[in-house]
Amino acid sequence: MTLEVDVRVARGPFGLDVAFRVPAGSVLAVMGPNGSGKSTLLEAVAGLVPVTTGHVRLGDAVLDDASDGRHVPPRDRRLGVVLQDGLLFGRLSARENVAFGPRAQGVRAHRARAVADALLADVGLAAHARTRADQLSGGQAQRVAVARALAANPRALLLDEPFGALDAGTRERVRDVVRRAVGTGVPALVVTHDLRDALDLADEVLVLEEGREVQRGTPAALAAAPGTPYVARVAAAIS
Ligand SMILES: Nc1ncnc2c1ncn2[C@@H]1O[C@H](COP(=O)(O)OP(=O)(O)OP(=O)(O)O)[C@@H](O)[C@H]1O
Repeated sequence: MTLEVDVRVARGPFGLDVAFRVPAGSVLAVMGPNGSGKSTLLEAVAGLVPVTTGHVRLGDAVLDDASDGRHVPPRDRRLGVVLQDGLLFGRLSARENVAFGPRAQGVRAHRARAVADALLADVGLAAHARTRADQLSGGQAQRVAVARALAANPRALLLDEPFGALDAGTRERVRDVVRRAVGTGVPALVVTHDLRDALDLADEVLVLEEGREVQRGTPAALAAAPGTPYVARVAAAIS
């Protein structure tokens, strides 16, 4: 299903104003300098920040429509979400964190555990299934958060810097896991500061500055012809 976003969002003096579509099975990378509105965009699509005008649609489902006040609560959106402050349940094990979504959907315990273990193995954390989340390193916790986002058959993925704390090899592995999930027909929005992530994973990149689109195109097109000094810097960082 296609994710369709056309929203204005106000956060104090900051305003976000964007419109785009992410087709089923494709990845839109969201890039931009600090404070440009990337997290605000994901939080709006997740239903955590109110949309002032506009709409968010996922396939046939209207998640937000400011014109008639429709708003699906975050927990009913069936999205796989990794947010910046998307903390794990510290007292639960890695496995329990990942199994939480499927369990909440009524999946039986042994099946949810099997799904969690498979995802933890995919992200290289099979040996940490029983480790309490508050005893994981930052990079391990980030991988558990990605596994958790993928566990409950999400209808779309919203990932805010999901690879930020990962070393190069692990980054590639986790990107593979995300790519496989997207390949099942799920649209994904992925915030990253690294054009390498976009080149590897994204079909398109949306660059935000001060809440507005300043450039959009394939990762290769951006790298070849940066439209702003910010894009030129991220392109230079990978050459
Ligand atoms: N909870 C909040 N309340 C009020 N304003 C906020 C809140 N969160 C963010 N903002 C403001 O919204 C603007 C956009 O912030 P946002 O976090 O979306 O940017 P970002 O592009 O994700 O930045 P970064 O790369 O630093 O994560 C900023 O001006 C910020 O100060």
